[in-house]
Amino acid sequence: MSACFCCSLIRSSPLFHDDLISRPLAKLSRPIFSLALRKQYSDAAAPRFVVVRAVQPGLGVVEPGDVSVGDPPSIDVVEAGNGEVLGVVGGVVDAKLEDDKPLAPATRVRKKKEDEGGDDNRFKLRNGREVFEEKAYIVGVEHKRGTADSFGVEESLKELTQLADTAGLMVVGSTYQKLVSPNSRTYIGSGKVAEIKSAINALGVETVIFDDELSAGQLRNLEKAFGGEVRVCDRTALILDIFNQRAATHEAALQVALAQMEYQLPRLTKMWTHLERQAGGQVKGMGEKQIEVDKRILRTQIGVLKKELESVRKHRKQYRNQRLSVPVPVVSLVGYTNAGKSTLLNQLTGANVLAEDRLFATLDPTTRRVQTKNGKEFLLTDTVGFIQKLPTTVVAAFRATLEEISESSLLVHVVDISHPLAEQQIEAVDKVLSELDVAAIPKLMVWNKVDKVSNPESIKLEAEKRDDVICISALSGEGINEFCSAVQEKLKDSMVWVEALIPFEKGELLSTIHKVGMVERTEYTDKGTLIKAHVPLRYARLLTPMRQLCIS
Ligand SMILES: Nc1nc2c(ncn2[C@@H]2O[C@H](COP(=O)(O)OP(=O)(O)OP(=O)(O)O)[C@@H](O)[C@H]2O)c(=O)[nH]1
Ligand SMILES: [Mg+2]
Repeated sequence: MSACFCCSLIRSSPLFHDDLISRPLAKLSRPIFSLALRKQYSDAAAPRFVVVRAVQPGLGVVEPGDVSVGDPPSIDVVEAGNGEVLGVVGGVVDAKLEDDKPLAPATRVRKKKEDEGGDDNRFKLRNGREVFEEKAYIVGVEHKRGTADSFGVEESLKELTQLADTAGLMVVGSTYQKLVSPNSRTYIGSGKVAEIKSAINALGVETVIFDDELSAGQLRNLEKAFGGEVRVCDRTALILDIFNQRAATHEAALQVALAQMEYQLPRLTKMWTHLERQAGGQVKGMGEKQIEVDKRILRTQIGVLKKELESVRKHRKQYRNQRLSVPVPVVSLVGYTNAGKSTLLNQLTGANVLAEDRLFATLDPTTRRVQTKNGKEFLLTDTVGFIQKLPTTVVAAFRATLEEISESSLLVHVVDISHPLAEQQIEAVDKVLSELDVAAIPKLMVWNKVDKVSNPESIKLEAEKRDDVICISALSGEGINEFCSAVQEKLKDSMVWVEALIPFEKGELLSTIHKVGMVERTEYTDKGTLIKAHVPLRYARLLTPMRQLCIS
């Protein structure tokens, strides 16, 4: 029997506890993520047994010495139903492989609920999977001082509700508090903690979600203050969980795993103090040592993930270079999540990219060729949407994907103009763009969903007054031709004016220039074809010797 290591991402709670085995298994199949090392003992012919070592708050690696740093674990993402986690024993999570055919956790939970006389019908179909809709309560803080958040606390909580809904949670209540500065122990004040505790009991809340990032200590203290029965998580964990649920490709899964691990690293503190308690305080410092071991393991995993991402990135670069050798300009769609980027790509290219009224429908970039009515072509790339308070770990993890943007000839900023917070969303997008190296790339703004606004005429008038704004409805196709012309005009701005004499034997170059550039004039002479055109910089360089020829 051989043993192989792979570290895996198991979808479950970030707040696993040693007593998890006594808690509903729904926690294991439910959204909020956890990280785990998976050790697989396998026979070449028939893999038999998987041991999952979770690395997360409240649960640690029992035999960290098992992890060989010299022989790094391979990265694998475990989908629900495949090697599903079944329980936790002394910090080790056991999972069985298919030959044992365990019940899927959701089914088990349902059975358990039915056995208990199941109180309500909270199983919902999400992304093709049946999930148990947990009851969530959301909490925000309005900062009295400091940087004025362009999103008010109520709007931000509305968005958090949408995020929770996307993650498969049912929001049953919310509250917020005005604070000069957050409480270092519990983020909110003790009165508010007591108020939320009563709401938890009254509404049967299972998860409390905070709208701002919480420290490990705050998460732990709040959980304790709420009676130890509810999970507490923050906006970042929720966003990462949505990404985890939606990651469809290997690269997206790697990026999400990396972001999750980087989120976990500073939150590992004191997760081992239960060992000291179990040992009656005789083995002082035991927890501290384990934290160090866990941190080392997590750092090793982060290193492995980064390497793997690097190689995926190289692949992508090669592919991009191939694409660049096809002389068509690249236009990238950027914008707030749910603005209509994928709908626009679908409208222009007939692509069948998932577009839906949920946050973060798109995680992976998709590129398609657009053919305009005047015979011109450009490539259109759909990208992951942005959101306010986007954690830097997420931006960093998605940098590779977003780099695609920095190599485009034009950025199209898609705005949902029917959204009451359109202006704030524009600001949030500009903020993320400023973190990416794209200042030099020309931009075009698109006000989408004009079919949805109550005052379309005044919106269109306003757009006309502004430079670089086009009104469209990606859904109905209104304004699409104007959009294509505006893209052409903008692409022209990013090109270089040349006058060159192209010899007859370079006929191929001439036809390429007709395709990628904007030719204003052609004249046939006995030495070749004289062209006056806007061409991409790359072609301007290629044409340099011929330009000299023309001048002479
Ligand atoms: N009424 C109307 N709805 C639109 C329009 N464009 C998009 N939508 C709807 O808005 C929702 C979000 O559209 P998507 O295309 O998925 O948005 P996205 O920007 O790709 O979102 P993410 O991938 O989450 O970043 C969908 O329900 C679309 O049908 C439009 O012009 N008019
Ligand atoms: Mg999309």
